[in-house]
Amino acid sequence: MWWSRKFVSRSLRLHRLKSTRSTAPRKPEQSLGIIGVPFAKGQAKLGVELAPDLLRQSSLRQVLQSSHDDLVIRDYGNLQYAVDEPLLQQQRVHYHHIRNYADFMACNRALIEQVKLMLVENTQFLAIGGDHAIGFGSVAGHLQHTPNLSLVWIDAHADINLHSTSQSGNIHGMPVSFLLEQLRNTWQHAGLQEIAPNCLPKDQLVYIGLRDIDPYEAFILNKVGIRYYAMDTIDRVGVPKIIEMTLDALNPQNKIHVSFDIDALDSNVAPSTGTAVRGGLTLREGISIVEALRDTERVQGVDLVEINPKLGSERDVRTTVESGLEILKSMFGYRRSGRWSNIDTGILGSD
Ligand SMILES: NC(=[NH2+])NCCC[C@H](N)C(=O)O
Ligand SMILES: [Mn+2]
Ligand SMILES: [Mn+2]
Repeated sequence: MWWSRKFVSRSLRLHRLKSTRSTAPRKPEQSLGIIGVPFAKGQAKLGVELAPDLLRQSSLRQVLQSSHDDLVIRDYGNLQYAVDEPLLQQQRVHYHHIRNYADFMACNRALIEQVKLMLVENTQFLAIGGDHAIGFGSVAGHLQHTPNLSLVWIDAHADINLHSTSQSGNIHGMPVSFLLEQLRNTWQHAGLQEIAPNCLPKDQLVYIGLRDIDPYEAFILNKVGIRYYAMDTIDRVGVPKIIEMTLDALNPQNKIHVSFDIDALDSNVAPSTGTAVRGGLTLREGISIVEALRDTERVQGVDLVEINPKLGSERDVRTTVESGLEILKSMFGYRRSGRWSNIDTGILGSD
């Protein structure tokens, strides 16, 4: 049908003409910096270090790009760090019962600098772990760039142990305690004032999805007065209400950091992770939550951590990676209700 084709191309041309003449201000470039952080020393199971490259091989870039075609994506590769600093060895003495303290600090120091750089060059960043120990550097770097920050920590665990309360010695169970004003003094030998002077105020932290809280962590959460929505609350009031309460709690002027531990999702959709806990969020609930956060247009930093491709069957790994990609896709633009396009190419005929 020669005429309809002609019609389509004519209206396309018309559309272009109109849009060049338009006086509407051009949208500033939206860009996303991605850093892989193959850090596995925050816990004892090898394999989490493989997640950044596995996600890339599983079409991470294409998935993000197809859900948001104006997004400029810059992949900064995987973070490198060196540990042989005498200072760290010195600090280590105070934290000897924590596994790999020096590695933790060295990696997170490098990550803080990397996050600052990515936020100078991009409007948003994504850090792919690795285990959740990288949550410290990722949020701390974000706080150095943007002091007025809110943090949503989506996880089965509170990750707020102190070196004196941790039962496991695994530092992936402690990153939040490095970030809060009220808990920093428990890390007095860590030199936090130099590497991460800005703290997160406790009223700008919200946890979602908790269901495996250590006794001392429960004490800390309640004593400090931190807002947390554990799975029992989620079951009682439902995800829409949780979203509403979360958004109400966060300062509307602040940018948001979302730290997503894949184990927040139920182990049937995220089996390949080191500390899986049953009875978690469904994939739909996870998607709903990140969509709502995204729709604030304030999300500036995101972590996706704890995917461990060495755990479970091949199918488990695929399921876990796919769930992670779904979460990221919605986080960065995908709309389940479809995208409304402005371009009327006349495909339905003229009216
Ligand atoms: N990021 C995680 N998956 N953390 C699990 C922490 C488990 C436990 N609370 C611990 O401190 O060892
Ligand atoms: Mn975690
Ligand atoms: Mn967890």
